[in-house]
Amino acid sequence: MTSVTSPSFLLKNAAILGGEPTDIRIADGVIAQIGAGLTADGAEVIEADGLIALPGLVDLHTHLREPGREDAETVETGTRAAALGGFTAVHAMANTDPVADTAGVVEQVWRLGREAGYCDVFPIGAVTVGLKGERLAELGAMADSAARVRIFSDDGHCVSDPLLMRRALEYVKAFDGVIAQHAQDPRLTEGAQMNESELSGRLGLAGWPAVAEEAIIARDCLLTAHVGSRLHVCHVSTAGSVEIVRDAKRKGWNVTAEACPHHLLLTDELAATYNPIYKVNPPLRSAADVEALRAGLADGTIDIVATDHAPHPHEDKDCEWAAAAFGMLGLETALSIVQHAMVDTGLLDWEGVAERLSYAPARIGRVADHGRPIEVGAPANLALYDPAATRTIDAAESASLSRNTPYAGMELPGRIEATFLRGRPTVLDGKLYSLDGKVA
Ligand SMILES: NC(=O)N[C@@H](CC(=O)O)C(=O)O
Ligand SMILES: [Zn+2]
Ligand SMILES: [Zn+2]
Repeated sequence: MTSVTSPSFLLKNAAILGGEPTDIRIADGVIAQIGAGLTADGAEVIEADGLIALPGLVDLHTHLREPGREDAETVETGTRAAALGGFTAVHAMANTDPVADTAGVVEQVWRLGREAGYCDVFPIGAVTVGLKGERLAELGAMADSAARVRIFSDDGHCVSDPLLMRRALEYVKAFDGVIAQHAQDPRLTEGAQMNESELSGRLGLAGWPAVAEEAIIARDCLLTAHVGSRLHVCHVSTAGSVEIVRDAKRKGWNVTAEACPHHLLLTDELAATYNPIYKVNPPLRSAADVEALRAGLADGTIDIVATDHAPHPHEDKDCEWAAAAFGMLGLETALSIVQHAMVDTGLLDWEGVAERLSYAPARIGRVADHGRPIEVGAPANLALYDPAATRTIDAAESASLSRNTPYAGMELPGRIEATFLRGRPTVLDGKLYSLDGKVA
């Protein structure tokens, strides 16, 4: 029997970023050798014919729910889902209970990630105390903590006060931080349930206008340019938002943006089912918005894909639409959705996928040891992916504690065969392995 704790692996015939098949030797946590016909005594050989080697994926937007809602997800269960999705690092959002607005809480989350060992967890710090939007949290103390926080966000809430937003943008410059904004004007979205359209009128659900997102993004781009800071826009969902970000980049402003897998595939028509599995913040938009997001992701206006993995227990989802929580799972299906929406449509190649799901998110989060090209000497954080596989999504099979995937029953392309974190497999043959090298 082979042991997955063995220190070295030889991946035979892996196609790095979809290129010509080659061999990759992993030893001592790093990529030791790349080339055709490699041999290595004592290494565990992994046949990788037909598999694409990608740098370990990095998620900039994950909700792990711990501390506080361990019935929905824990750091351990969420990072299991991440590893199965090909991720080697996730950034954990601050909207926990207690909120991650102190050095103590972010260090706790960071440590829980280390102990679980499935992927690196980089906590995001709250911008304001308790996400209340009233006064700034201890951003400097979180940045200086063991968790080395660089991304700050009140996600779930918008930092809507322009003066607070300005101060936050100014403050994080001292440690090269970034403010990740959940762009939602609260007054324009009071009681909002779905995209504002002719359909929302017909369904009798309160509408969520595109301008509620776009007005905040435009304001924040202007603010970040004014103070010379760094802005990241969470879950861009409208064509107008893509246009605003495109314009800001043209002007040379330091603005980055993310799109979520669900906004690249699903549309607001699904609200007609009244099934809250499709209820998400920001809401699913029109087919024209989906098309604009895909085009923006393809041309680099949208820098990255982030999952916004948002687990909710069934009692918060299995209820009438208006009462249900916003959010859907994303970690285990993200790469498949990106393949389906972007690669199989010819909009992105695998190098483009690596940029948007690994290199760029690591750059934005200032994470040094992730998001690096697969080359000799780099930390062995990588994933092996079978793009020719197909699988029918079964919510019950998810490693997440929650079941709220909108893709249940759908046949999706692709499957993660293996994930390596610093040379140690967290996933092998599609199965999860824990720190002790045993099937988890
Ligand atoms: N995306 C969602 O619909 N929900 C997120 C919050 C958020 O990302 O704004 C959550 O925490 O559940
Ligand atoms: Zn959000
Ligand atoms: Zn979120």
